[in-house]
Amino acid sequence: MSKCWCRLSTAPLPLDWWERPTVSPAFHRRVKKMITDSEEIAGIYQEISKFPTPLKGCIGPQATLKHGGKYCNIYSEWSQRDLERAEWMKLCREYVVFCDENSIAYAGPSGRCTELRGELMNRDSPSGTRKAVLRRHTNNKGEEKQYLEIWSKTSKDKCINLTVLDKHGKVYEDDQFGCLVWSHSETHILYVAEKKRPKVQSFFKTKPELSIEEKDDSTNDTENDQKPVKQADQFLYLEDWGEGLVNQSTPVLCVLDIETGNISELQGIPEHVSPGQAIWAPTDNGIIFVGWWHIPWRLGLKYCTNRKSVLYYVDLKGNECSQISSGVHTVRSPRLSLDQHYLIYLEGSDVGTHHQCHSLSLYNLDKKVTSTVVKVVDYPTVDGFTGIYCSDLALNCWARDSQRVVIDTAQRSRKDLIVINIATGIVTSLTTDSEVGSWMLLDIQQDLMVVSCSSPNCPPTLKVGFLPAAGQEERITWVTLDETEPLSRIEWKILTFTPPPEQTHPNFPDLQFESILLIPGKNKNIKPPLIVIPHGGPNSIFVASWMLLHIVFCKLGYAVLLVNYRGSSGFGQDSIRSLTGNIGIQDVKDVQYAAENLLKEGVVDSQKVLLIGGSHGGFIGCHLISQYPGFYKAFATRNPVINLASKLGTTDIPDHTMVQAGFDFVPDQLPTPSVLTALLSKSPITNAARVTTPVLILLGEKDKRVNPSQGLELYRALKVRDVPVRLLWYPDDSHSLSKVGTEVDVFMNIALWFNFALDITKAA
Ligand SMILES: CSCC[C@H](NC(C)=O)C(=O)N[C@@H](C)C(=O)N[C@@H](CO)C(=O)O
Repeated sequence: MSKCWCRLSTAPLPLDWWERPTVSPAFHRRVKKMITDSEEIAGIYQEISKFPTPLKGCIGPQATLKHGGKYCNIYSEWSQRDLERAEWMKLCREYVVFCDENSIAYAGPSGRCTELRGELMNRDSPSGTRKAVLRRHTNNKGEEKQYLEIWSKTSKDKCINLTVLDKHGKVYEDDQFGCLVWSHSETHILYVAEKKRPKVQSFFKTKPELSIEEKDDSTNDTENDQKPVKQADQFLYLEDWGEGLVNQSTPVLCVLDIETGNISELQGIPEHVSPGQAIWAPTDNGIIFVGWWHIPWRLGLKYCTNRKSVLYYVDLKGNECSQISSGVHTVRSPRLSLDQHYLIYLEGSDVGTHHQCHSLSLYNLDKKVTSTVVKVVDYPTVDGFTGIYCSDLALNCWARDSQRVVIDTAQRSRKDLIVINIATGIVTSLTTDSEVGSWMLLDIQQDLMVVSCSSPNCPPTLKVGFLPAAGQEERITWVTLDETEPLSRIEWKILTFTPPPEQTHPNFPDLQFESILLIPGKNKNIKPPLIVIPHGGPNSIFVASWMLLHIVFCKLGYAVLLVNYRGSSGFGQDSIRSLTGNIGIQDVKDVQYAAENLLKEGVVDSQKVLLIGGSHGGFIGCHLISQYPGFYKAFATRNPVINLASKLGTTDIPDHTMVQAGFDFVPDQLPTPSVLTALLSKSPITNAARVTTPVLILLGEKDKRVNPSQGLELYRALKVRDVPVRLLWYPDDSHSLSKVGTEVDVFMNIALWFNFALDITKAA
């Protein structure tokens, strides 16, 4: 273990708890022991955090060898935590695949992995001969600039300084709006950027006197620099897209002509929408894009696949803009078939809950007709297809026959790969019988797929395989690109629960739910302590994949129970519907039922049950510790929802509060005493006086989703009642608390908090 790491890991101890006069000298001795333990804990964290996560995989063009065999290269990008620098880094790895038309002779790594610096986005041209790169570079004056580069196989052919050109603001690189797309002809590049804003300054700014040389220089300024500055607008409020998208307000579609270097902003886009996720229409005659409604104001977009949005076509001159999708729903991920006759996209018909079961829609570009290929699944048959729950389709997802698409989607507590035939609507799984928990499509080219897969005890790895002919999909064989071993002495399984009769939903009585259990290797004499974790969401899901926090806790000797309570996505739309109006009751009871049932099996220590929950998982956790006093020995919560009434006016998604609490969201409706009373009555804060469990609260100051004042309300309620409580405040982090430095501090503090709690339990 490196010395530097120890500095990072020696998290401050909970002073206000263990300094209390009731704490014995024996306890202080144990605290000393815990400091040593903290180094061991940090070492395990450091070890496990070395496994990177795949971000993208791209299959290069096929080349033919002398004897007729073929090969292609695969380029992949991964993200990894750099604990020394306390930042995320990106690395790339390459592989080579030798194959014939539809089988793989050999596949494996080629060369070493290297760190990628400054690349915000990159995209190969359709022929694979050139690459576009969006780069961030900070010059020696500390000024950050964005460049768009065009690379050939051997050199950088063009570099355009977008910041100096000043045609628009920053280029968007997020998953919501962002794109970097080559035209089919490979002559133009399409991307999304923030609209250029007029310069603003104070009413009383004195202009500097220019020297003769400076005056001469200023004649070279661009036309834009000489535009009048706006004074009254210096402090004008600019709406943004909320949590995780705070610098994004008014996206525009931009087209670069590679030859001339000219950049133009696409005109003709309806005023009431913000464009993104754009692609080139067939023959480059226009652009197809998603437009998100921003009236009457912008509602937060991150973690919200339900926002009202429309698919449009606009011609390049901006003379014609037509609507492709119905316009009453939510749409995402338009993808053009290889023969350019069809467009598929995800469509959600319910704009209430934040995630939902999507349908797959098909637009026939020749006939200009839309149809539904896969419908929303309300209630899946046992072991049957549960519906489509992905937030985005892979950029390339079409088979070469232009009749089938490959999608990765949650299916109960796993993530599977499915193939959909657009003519028949038949859905076939490519992974149902696999032992792997989670699969993700990264790319498909000429039916060769590159996918990433992982399990709760097995770090991510890439595999390649040819999509078999239609109707024979179950014959697929996968070849692994990097060998990865599951971690020793960690087992996992999925547990299915049927709620007891008194807890079934009157309208949806047959719903089940699941949990993923991670359990440290078998030592029959020792029952591990248990950490129960309900997810945030509440309409998201834990899939059986590699998750750092959970695996490290398991390595430390804890069993971990990840609960997909009713209302999680992946189980049919009825499950999602069943939770609206029922939060704080159904979700809370499901989590408790899962925990108690596991205790009955006798595999974990029933006296050492702990609880973690963030966001809505914090809401559930806080209800649990007040409703089941003594059951949980300690609770750790990230940005918890504590008071729905006060949250309504402080979140970027007030609609979420209303809908989950069982009300309609009407933007112009002002809060009424009856609504606020109902919201308060469903909130954990009302039962805070019953809490005795020690609580660790972790808050991100920049959280736009759940304002940190929520966690503060809980802190104050517990502190005044002398309940052990400790609050950590992360000034530079937001809702997900996912900065590398934050994440490690959060983990270490939770681990120490649980150690203290269990030691105290032993002493009592
Ligand atoms: C009142 S916010 C509810 C949680 C939030 N959902 C929305 C619609 O904003 C959300 O998804 N937050 C994530 C950080 C989250 O909760 N992630 C889960 C993992 O899926 C978690 O347990 O952290």
